Amino acid sequence: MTATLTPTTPGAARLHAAFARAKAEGRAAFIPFMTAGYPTAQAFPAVADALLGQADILEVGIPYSDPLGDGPTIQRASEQALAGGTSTRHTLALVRELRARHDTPIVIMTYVNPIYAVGPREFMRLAQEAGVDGLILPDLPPDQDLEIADLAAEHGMAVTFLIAPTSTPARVKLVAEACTGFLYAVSVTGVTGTREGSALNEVPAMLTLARQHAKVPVAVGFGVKDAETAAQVAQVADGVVVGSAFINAVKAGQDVGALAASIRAGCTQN
Ligand SMILES: O=P(O)(O)OC[C@@H](O)[C@@H](O)c1c[nH]c2ccccc12
Repeated sequence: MTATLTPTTPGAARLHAAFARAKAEGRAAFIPFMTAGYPTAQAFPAVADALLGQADILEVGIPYSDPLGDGPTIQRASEQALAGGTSTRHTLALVRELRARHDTPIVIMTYVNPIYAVGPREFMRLAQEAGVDGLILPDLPPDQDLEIADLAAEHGMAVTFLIAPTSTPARVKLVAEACTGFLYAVSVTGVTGTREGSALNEVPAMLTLARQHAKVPVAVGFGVKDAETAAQVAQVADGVVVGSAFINAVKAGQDVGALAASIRAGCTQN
């Protein structure tokens, strides 16, 4: 993350400011994820409020029926949210409600299909109206569909693409240069979800490469589940993303706010 970074959109500026605030407090930014409409459309706002109470940035996932990058935990959350009627439009309406109560930046994680189902221009208009600051686009290769990224920028939003430990240096360069919000580095090759043991040993080398090209902050996700794993990632990353652990906590009826507070504390940089 460089000091001379010039944000390209209002959303990018708000995201960069959130990373800078966390950094000034000696932390990596804490970025919890929750599937929109989980566990139900009615109960989702209270879960999101609990996360927003601790988050530097909230990532909201649009439930989708064919989520290639998702492990079983998030797949089931998506299915449950879809069965409860949470559509793409409904997700954006839920975010709009959250933004009326919170100033914390919110990014939307979505596969491209739901964007095309609504229509890219209409999707962007609704997202901007809802106060969405950025889009995380896991299945959109930044060199193949410039329309989506251009439309997001036109509507004031930042875009984030993903790299993985298997990404070639040329790929890392391409993706890093295309990201305007932050770069999302996937800690492992595989799907989302908590894992046994530490699968985070490939992260430092990937981040060294990413930082050679990224002008934006670099967040790491996949497999972070508690304060301890967050602490490991926070030593090398600008932001820590945690998803499945919160879905599991909701499912188990645990205190999501307390788990979020403990993981946020784990994001302290030594
Ligand atoms: O669940 P995990 O392992 O904590 O990983 C975060 C992740 O869930 C969230 O960022 C996410 C949910 N669905 C995705 C699809 C692709 C990339 C990222 C995501």
